[in-house]
Amino acid sequence: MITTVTLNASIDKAYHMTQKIENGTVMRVAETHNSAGGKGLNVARVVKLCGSDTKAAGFVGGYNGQYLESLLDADGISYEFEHINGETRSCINILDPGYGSTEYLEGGCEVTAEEETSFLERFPGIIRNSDVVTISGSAPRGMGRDIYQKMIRIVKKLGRKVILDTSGEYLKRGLESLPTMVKPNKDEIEMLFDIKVRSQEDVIGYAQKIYEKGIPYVVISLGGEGALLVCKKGIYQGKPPRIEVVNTVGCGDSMVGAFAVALERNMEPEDALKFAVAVASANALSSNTGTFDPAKRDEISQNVKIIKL
Ligand SMILES: Nc1ncnc2c1ncn2[C@@H]1O[C@H](COP(=O)(O)OP(=O)(O)OP(=O)(O)O)[C@@H](O)[C@H]1O
Ligand SMILES: O=P(O)(O)OC[C@@]1(O)O[C@H](CO)[C@@H](O)[C@@H]1O
Repeated sequence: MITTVTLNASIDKAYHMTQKIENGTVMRVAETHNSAGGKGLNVARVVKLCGSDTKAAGFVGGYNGQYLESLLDADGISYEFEHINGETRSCINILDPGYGSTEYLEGGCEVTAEEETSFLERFPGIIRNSDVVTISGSAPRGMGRDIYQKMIRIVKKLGRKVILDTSGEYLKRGLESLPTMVKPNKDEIEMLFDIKVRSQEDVIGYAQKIYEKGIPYVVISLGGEGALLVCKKGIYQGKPPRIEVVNTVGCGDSMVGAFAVALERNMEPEDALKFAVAVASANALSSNTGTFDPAKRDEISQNVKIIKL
């Protein structure tokens, strides 16, 4: 069982446009797709599609919160949310033939200290039957910067594996609790170390720095270039084949979902990397976020190159 945590859940609205966006004009949307979003909920859908049991946790509130639960019911994903007074946010992804994808992300509502405490008290019970816990995305307003640090400590105390996928101060503080795996992208590495990454050697160097803190699996996702994995067995690069990208939103979440499944199944690191790159790249072929066609994943998987560096 894999529990995916999304503190800043969202109703994700994908607007499919047939014409290029022209700023300052009226644009009509050709098709809208609403999904239960916020990174961890994309992770949950991917875990389910990979054939593992999953449960979603985090905060939801208001009418959007009720709608989000109904979307998860339709997806067949179970959940155990903390219900809060604030209204769950919406995030918009505009897909047009000119710019590709443009995202508008709301900050999220306020979570009170009482709501945060209540969630933390319930958290050990929520994850008690989980082998792996994923913690993804931003946190809503009002939450302590050390929230992920506290949650990782709880997961590790129970002897479970935990993947952290976040950015900024939440990533910095979260790393101090030594999660089993982290998956920053290039931007997140630059923010974390306050540097500019200029080459693959730079990326490997910073990934090693994180590994040396005591984090067993460090994955750096590199978009169309695939991903790097630093672990006890060595350093690996996973390269996807060139594909006709449709929508890359949720690719990072798909990678986290696939790695959670790989950790649950105790896969060898190089097999895990191949699996995760194939799942994430297959997500880029789907117009909807956090989903993929298993046949396309299998096709891509045959052409993913795993290189030991
Ligand atoms: N253009 C692409 N072509 C092929 N595969 C891609 C492409 N973009 C992303 N992917 C796949 O998705 C994985 C994760 O992508 P990326 O590095 O963009 O994650 P991310 O920045 O965390 O994404 P997000 O935050 O939007 O979810 C890559 O390692 C790769 O396997
Ligand atoms: O504000 P966060 O939590 O960092 O990111 C939110 C978000 O952009 O991430 C997902 C794509 O990765 C979308 O489902 C969602 O809208």
